[in-house]
Amino acid sequence: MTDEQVSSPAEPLRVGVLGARGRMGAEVCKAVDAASDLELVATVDQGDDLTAVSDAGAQVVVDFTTPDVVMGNLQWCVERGIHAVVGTTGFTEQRLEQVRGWLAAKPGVGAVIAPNFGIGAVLMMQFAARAARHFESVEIIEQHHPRKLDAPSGTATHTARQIARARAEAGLGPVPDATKDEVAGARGADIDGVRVHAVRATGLVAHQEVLFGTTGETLTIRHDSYDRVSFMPGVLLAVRAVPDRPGLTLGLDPLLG
Ligand SMILES: NC(=O)C1=CN([C@@H]2O[C@H](COP(=O)(O)OP(=O)(O)OC[C@H]3O[C@@H](n4cnc5c(N)ncnc54)[C@H](OP(=O)(O)O)[C@@H]3O)[C@@H](O)[C@H]2O)C=CC1
Ligand SMILES: O=C(O)C1=N[C@H](C(=O)O)C[C@H](O)C1
Repeated sequence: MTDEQVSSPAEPLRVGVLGARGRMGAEVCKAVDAASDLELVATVDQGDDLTAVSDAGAQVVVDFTTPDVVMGNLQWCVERGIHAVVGTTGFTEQRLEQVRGWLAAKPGVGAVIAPNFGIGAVLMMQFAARAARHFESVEIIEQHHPRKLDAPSGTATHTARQIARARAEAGLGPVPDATKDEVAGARGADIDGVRVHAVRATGLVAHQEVLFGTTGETLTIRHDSYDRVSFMPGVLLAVRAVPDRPGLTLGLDPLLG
């Protein structure tokens, strides 16, 4: 075998992390550092300059910041041709349309935006969407640590929308409910006709139950993240995939096969 025939290992993919000192960002930094095919080249948090990312030649950025700043970060990355993997919550349909616009102006650039990178959580959402057509009643109970800034969670909002879509496709009417709210909020938030209840308690990380009911039976689909390490396989999957996925990928489902 000549020297030319000896295949050299591919260069590691250069990754920058935004929100690097946060709960998720710090875990992502550890996971990227530990992966031999990835190189952590930039870590940016509140008060740091984003140009650290471009100066370091990052090819992919992972964003776990806050709903207030994520849109600015994402636009900055896309305009510079840097692929993005985004776990930060707060993506309304209007925001997603804006992102699609930025990506359309930069063909070849990809963004994966996922409300939940936990493989079990993705399956929980898929199972819930599948069950939805068979049950007249449904409610979502999400439970998180008390330092979470938003409610309901991005996962719960996404699950509710998927369930509402499945119900509409199946021709189901509104969820039956004769209750009068004696105290505002007692019946939770209404997302596309699905009630969502948000619980916050010390000791929790990220948990969700979807409770379905029909005559004589209920079905509960539950997922628990006990540790933020649970999100890392999904994050790394998206980091590796995004350079080959121009445009917007919503959720982890298309990457799981
Ligand atoms: N998709 C998924 O699988 C998951 C999504 N999430 C979501 O990820 C987001 C982050 O969660 P979590 O890590 O718990 O939150 P944290 O508050 O622990 O982390 C957010 C970090 O972003 C920093 N930050 C704020 N502004 C900027 C900025 N302009 N540039 C760079 N960094 C900035 C914060 O700094 P400072 O504290 O100084 O403000 C903080 O260090 C939330 O929206 C959460 O819902 C969480 C878990 C899983
Ligand atoms: O803030 C969190 O912790 C989480 N946020 C995401 C959400 O809002 O759905 C994902 C997971 O639930 C953890």
